[in-house]
Amino acid sequence: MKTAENTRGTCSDGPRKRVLCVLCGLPAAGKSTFARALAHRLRQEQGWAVGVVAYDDVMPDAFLAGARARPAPSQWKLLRQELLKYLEYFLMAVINGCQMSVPPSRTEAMWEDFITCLKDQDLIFSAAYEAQSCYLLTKTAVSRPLFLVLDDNFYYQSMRYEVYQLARKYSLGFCQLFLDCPLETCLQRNGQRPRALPPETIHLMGRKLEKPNPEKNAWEHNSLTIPSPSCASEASLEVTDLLLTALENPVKYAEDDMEQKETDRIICSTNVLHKADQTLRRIVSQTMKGAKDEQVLPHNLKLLAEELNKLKAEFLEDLKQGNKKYLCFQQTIDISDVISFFHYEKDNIVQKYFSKQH
Ligand SMILES: Nc1ncnc2c1ncn2[C@@H]1O[C@H](COP(=O)(O)OP(=O)(O)OP(=O)(O)O)[C@@H](O)[C@H]1O
Repeated sequence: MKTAENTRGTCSDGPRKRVLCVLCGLPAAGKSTFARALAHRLRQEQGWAVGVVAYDDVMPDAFLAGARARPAPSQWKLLRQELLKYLEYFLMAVINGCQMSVPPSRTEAMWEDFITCLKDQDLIFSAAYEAQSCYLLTKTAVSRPLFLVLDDNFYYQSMRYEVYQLARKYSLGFCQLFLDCPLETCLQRNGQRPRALPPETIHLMGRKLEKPNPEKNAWEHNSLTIPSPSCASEASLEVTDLLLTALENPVKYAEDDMEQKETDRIICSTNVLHKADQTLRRIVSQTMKGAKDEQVLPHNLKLLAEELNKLKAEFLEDLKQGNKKYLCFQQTIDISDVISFFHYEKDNIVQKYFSKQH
């Protein structure tokens, strides 16, 4: 039988318990507000070490200066993967019980923000060692169950899958909390924020959002939908249950061997470039057909076709060059990601021509 001490996870023997938790939902759904309240509650009630990594806080400020300054989705993907790498450095330090090393290649501003984020939550501190500064883990980080919350929109399943892969690589617990907030409420809350996003961004994300689907994806089985704007505390028992389940059931690599082998097989047997070429070609022709149906003016149709073909050529060239932005942790190309990015950028172009029309 578990003792209270064990349940709280503060025992000194036995494997350390660590969980990666993905928070997803539309902009202004209340994720950051929820994450702060959850972290406070878990520290107080469970005595866990909690680190909330809010992507908006950690991504370089320059990118957040305004919607126009935001990088393209493909750049976001690179930055998100870089941030996961930082997280991996932290996790390796926790797992090996050593100091946290500094990634040799990094985006300095993002790394600094990441370090500040961990320091502010009492997970690491700076120390001088042989005249060199280094980052050491705090007692809290090494002696308690560690619960890391990743706070971003995570609107594509593939974005969340990268976090799952990290959990699997280090046999960590994994769970997802989806803040299900009506679009209208998000738009309203967003409008009241000092740095409001353009409403179209929220509309677009609302259309793109791939909710966690545990029935379809076995790896998403540890997910909970929290209807918002209901008060976070209403869901607190269910949330704690989910987290405890994740804590007690780390993702096992062996369990997923079949899935992994199948994924590897598909990747090996598919000529990625050929497949991408066919798929992007189809998307462009469907988009052009849609534009004709919408009676976009012939001159604009021509420009739209040019832009879409240029975009397609750029994507294919990137793939041909083996551009690292399409490589996930296991250094494989995720074709569905390529297509998702293409859709995203294509939609931005299409919107421009459709709005010219009206
Ligand atoms: N349950 C709630 N009821 C009413 N207002 C809320 C609630 N939760 C958050 N808000 C308000 O909504 C706004 C957005 O909240 P928050 O920053 O937590 O959203 P978010 O999902 O993290 O947004 P983003 O993804 O853009 O960072 C804030 O002004 C916040 O005060």
